[in-house]
Amino acid sequence: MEIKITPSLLSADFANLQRDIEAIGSADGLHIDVMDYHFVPNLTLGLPVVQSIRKVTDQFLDIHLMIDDPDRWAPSYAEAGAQSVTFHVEAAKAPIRLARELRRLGARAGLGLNPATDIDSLRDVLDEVDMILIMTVEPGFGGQKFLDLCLSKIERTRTLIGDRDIWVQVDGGVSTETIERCAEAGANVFVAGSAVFGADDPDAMITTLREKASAVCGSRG
Ligand SMILES: O=C(CO)[C@@H](O)[C@H](O)COP(=O)(O)O
Repeated sequence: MEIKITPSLLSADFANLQRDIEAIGSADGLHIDVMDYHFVPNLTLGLPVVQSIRKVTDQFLDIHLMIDDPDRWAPSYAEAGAQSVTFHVEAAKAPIRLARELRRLGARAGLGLNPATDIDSLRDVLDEVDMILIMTVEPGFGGQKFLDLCLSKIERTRTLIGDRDIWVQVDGGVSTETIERCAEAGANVFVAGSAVFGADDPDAMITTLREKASAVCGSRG
């Protein structure tokens, strides 16, 4: 499965978003963390900023909603031109209906899971989504330490997916130190915030991360 590196703009300079987006031209998408200070203890940005980002880039927009009531808000992000919209299963009232609505609007539907949320009870939802996002830190902040305990969930998720065409995204603490273990476990989409924007050359770091993950996937066959 194709490897994708999607840097998290949470670690970009919010006063210079366009400049930082242009500095990561080799990214496979822009991961945009929407936080509402309810679902997570942090507040970031919302729909108006995503609409403005849409105007200045053709990049694949990968929206990660860490908000209460995604049933109400998620469709607007698809309407704003985001190619992928992920909502959390812990927050959604009707995940299947919401996933179908996102797909109807032309976006890929992603289902997010916090570290303590089990994947096994979600097997019946798999046919409704295009991506499973596995949080590998508690959601809310960049720069946290990768939680190794999430590796077995990545493996179980890949096993449950079987031959369906569903991406497995990992988010939190992904770096040159951890990306290979995530790829070995079965992830193919990698969110990296501080690793990319904290590097001297963010674009070169994307290439390094992609090479490391691809080497593992190549050997996995
Ligand atoms: O969703 C989140 C945090 O809740 C992530 O997208 C972080 O922004 C990743 O940052 P790093 O752990 O890579 O610094």
